[in-house]
Amino acid sequence: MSAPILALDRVTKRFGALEASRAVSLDLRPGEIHALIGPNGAGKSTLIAQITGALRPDAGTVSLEGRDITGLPTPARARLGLARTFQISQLAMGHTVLENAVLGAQGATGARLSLWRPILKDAALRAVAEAALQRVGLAEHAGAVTAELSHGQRRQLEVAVALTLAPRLFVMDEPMAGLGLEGTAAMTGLLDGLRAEAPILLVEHDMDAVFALADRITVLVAGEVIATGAPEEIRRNRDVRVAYLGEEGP
Ligand SMILES: Nc1ncnc2c1ncn2[C@@H]1O[C@H](COP(=O)(O)OP(=O)(O)OP(=O)(O)O)[C@@H](O)[C@H]1O
Repeated sequence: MSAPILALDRVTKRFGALEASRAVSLDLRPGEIHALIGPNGAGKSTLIAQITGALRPDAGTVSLEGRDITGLPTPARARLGLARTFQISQLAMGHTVLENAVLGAQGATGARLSLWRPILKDAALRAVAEAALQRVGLAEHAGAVTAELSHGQRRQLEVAVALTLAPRLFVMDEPMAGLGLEGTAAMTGLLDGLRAEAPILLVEHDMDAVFALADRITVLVAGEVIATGAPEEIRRNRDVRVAYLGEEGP
């Protein structure tokens, strides 16, 4: 088995008396999509925040390619290749699609983010940004103002921005949220191909997408991992069916 890109070892986070993460261990291996699912309040966002650096665990470790990053701030993690997409858009709506991608690429260099420098004149950044837009199918919209994009296209642009980091892994927070059938199909196709470039830790409520895409699924309930396995194992797992998917299963 290849060494994991990301590894969580007994990560624990408390909010007062509530244990939002209870000794959670999981890993993300090269080439895989690993979905993290669980009912509302299960602790998915809390766990993502500890992976990306927004929250510090009370106990346990987060490692990236064998390096303990538990104490590293978010920008340092991004520079190590941890790319995340957000549930709520972080895009600059008044700027063009290309400008957003270039800003992402600029962030990856660690340079101070500036909306005022003529960033589009930086040929290297621009090349990275254009390649990312091409990859997600937005090349012909490069000059469009981001606010004019459809919701699905904005989600694709978020993936393009993440791609400009030359990521070692993606952490994706509900990439299908708000997408219609067509948008979901397009995003599913995009993620399916992206796993070859960098593995994806996928938090997603759309179970059809999860079961179509995931190589492995981890089920979180009340802060605790109740099962990890291939989609078929998870579908059959009795604890999962009772606790989360409902007795009937998907
Ligand atoms: N900053 C905080 N302070 C106190 N409690 C919190 C905080 N953040 C989250 N919680 C609690 O921790 C638990 C886990 O919440 P979390 O948002 O991680 O779940 P989730 O699985 O992401 O839910 P959803 O699917 O609804 O986004 C919940 O009971 C929540 O109320």
